[in-house]
Amino acid sequence: MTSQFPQALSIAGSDSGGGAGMQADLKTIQERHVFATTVLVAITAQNTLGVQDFMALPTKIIDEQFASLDADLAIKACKTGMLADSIRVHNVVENLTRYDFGPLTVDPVMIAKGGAPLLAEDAIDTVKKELIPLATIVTPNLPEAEALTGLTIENDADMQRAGQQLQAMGAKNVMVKGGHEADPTTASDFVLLENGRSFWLRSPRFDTHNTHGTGDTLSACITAELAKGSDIETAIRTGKAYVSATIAQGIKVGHGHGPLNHWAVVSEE
Ligand SMILES: Nc1ncnc2c1ncn2[C@@H]1O[C@H](COP(=O)(O)OP(=O)(O)OP(=O)(O)O)[C@@H](O)[C@H]1O
Ligand SMILES: Cc1ncc(COP(=O)(O)O)c(N)n1
Repeated sequence: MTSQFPQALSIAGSDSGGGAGMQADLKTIQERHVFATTVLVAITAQNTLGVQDFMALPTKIIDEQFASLDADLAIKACKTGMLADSIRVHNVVENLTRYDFGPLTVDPVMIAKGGAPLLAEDAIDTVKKELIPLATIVTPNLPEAEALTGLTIENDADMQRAGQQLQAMGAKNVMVKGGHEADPTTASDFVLLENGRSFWLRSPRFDTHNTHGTGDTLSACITAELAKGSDIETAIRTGKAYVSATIAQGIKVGHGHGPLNHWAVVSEE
């Protein structure tokens, strides 16, 4: 039998504005030449100006989406994004335990760029206790890393400390993203690998408001590369190079925090 084309799964919320969430995941996975599949957990009414409303889906249809994929597809890597509340986090964990969809990237989405909550506060504990222990890699931004660890993150040493705590919670690999840092020239992310190695990934900080969906794009790229069989360090480095290119080669869409350019060409390829 011929081997199956690489397939990856996004378990996330829909952004009607097309810039973040499941839409960013689909565009990214497609651009990385991997077949994208989805389990939709919530729907947002959203644009580049903010989140106007959202609705979480019943767990029955979430279960059914997982079962449909398992019955037919050969998913080699998956990621989580917006999971809405504790009931859905627990439900997704149950499904991820039931089925083997390969390495798991956990993007612990909590608050949208405009400030709207995408995860109920009481779900943070469920993410810590149930989801993070399943993660091949967890990719929090600074506010998410603070919420998960209880630390106040003000400098590089704090980011490293947060990475170590997240690994102690059970995530094999950790990438603490510095997109929200105050540094005007550099966007620095701290990576801590399962084998104990750690390093910083740095890129120029681009002066733009069009950064809607950066975290989704990074984590979806890592997931796509893992689905192709890349090792974790290569997947992370490719993710950083891709998200940097999508910011640097920006496009103008909408009137607020605009989306990224998912067609961007990654120079080192
Ligand atoms: N202005 C920028 N210029 C260059 N890189 C950036 C910029 N903003 C964010 N990044 C990079 O984008 C990636 C995502 O980081 P960020 O901290 O923005 O994630 P996030 O807040 O989860 O994103 P989002 O919630 O918008 O999806 C990181 O690699 C970060 O360094
Ligand atoms: C459905 C969904 N998932 C994730 C995000 C995070 O992206 P951002 O922080 O850029 O708003 C979002 N806004 N909407």
